[in-house]
Amino acid sequence: MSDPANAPLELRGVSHSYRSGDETLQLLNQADLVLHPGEIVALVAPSGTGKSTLLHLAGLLERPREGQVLLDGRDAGRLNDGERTAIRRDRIGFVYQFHHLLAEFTARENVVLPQILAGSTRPAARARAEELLAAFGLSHRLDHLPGKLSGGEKQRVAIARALANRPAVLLADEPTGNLDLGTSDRVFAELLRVVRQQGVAAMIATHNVELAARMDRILTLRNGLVVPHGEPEGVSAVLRS
Ligand SMILES: Nc1ncnc2c1ncn2[C@@H]1O[C@H](COP(=O)(O)OP(=O)(O)OP(=O)(O)O)[C@@H](O)[C@H]1O
Repeated sequence: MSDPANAPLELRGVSHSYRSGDETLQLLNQADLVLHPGEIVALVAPSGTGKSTLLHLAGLLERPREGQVLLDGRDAGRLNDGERTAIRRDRIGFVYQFHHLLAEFTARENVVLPQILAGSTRPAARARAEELLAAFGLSHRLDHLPGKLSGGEKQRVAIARALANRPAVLLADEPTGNLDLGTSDRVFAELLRVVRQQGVAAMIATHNVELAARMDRILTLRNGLVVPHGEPEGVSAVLRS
């Protein structure tokens, strides 16, 4: 598992901080991370420690102050804004706590649109959308507008949309955090099943330790580093020396 050569996502020595009044909030400090093909990793850490920030850096929504973010082995820091946008569109799928579906488009059209933007033909995009929505048990909801869907259904469509362009990496930030416990549990189980079926590598931030335990690995943030959850304090520093 240590060969990063074919990693869909890798962070090397990434540091990132924010200014907060007179203070500097150092969220990441020389952090490393390798996401292997097809693996699903949970990111579990206390509120405010930088999970969303890490996902934003991995998803090329922000540039790190220091270090490298590699997608499919390509150093994103060397890419111009147009190339970064293309990678975000074609190689990265995002799921947020809120679904962010386009209200005036049907479930199917919401999954078709990103594919058209990435250069797919309409028939191919429709077929892919229908396949993904079927995987989430939504074949009977294809022509529904988001306003006519339940919360769990909307979030399933959002996950299908994130997978539409066959991304190298799925990044999800509390993807079921807005749902009641039972719905969250079911949507999460479906997310894991479809992501595994599609062979997509995923990093999923969650506060829910039970959900995290269903993933391949659990990572946390400690002292600015990304470390295995449960690793004793200090071991990460030893490993790095
Ligand atoms: N653009 C920004 N400018 C300044 N501070 C920021 C910015 N983005 C995030 N922060 C701060 O960085 C810290 C980490 O934020 P982040 O959202 O990454 O944490 P998190 O672990 O995802 O938290 P939560 O679990 O509550 O979502 C917070 O204190 C936040 O206020």
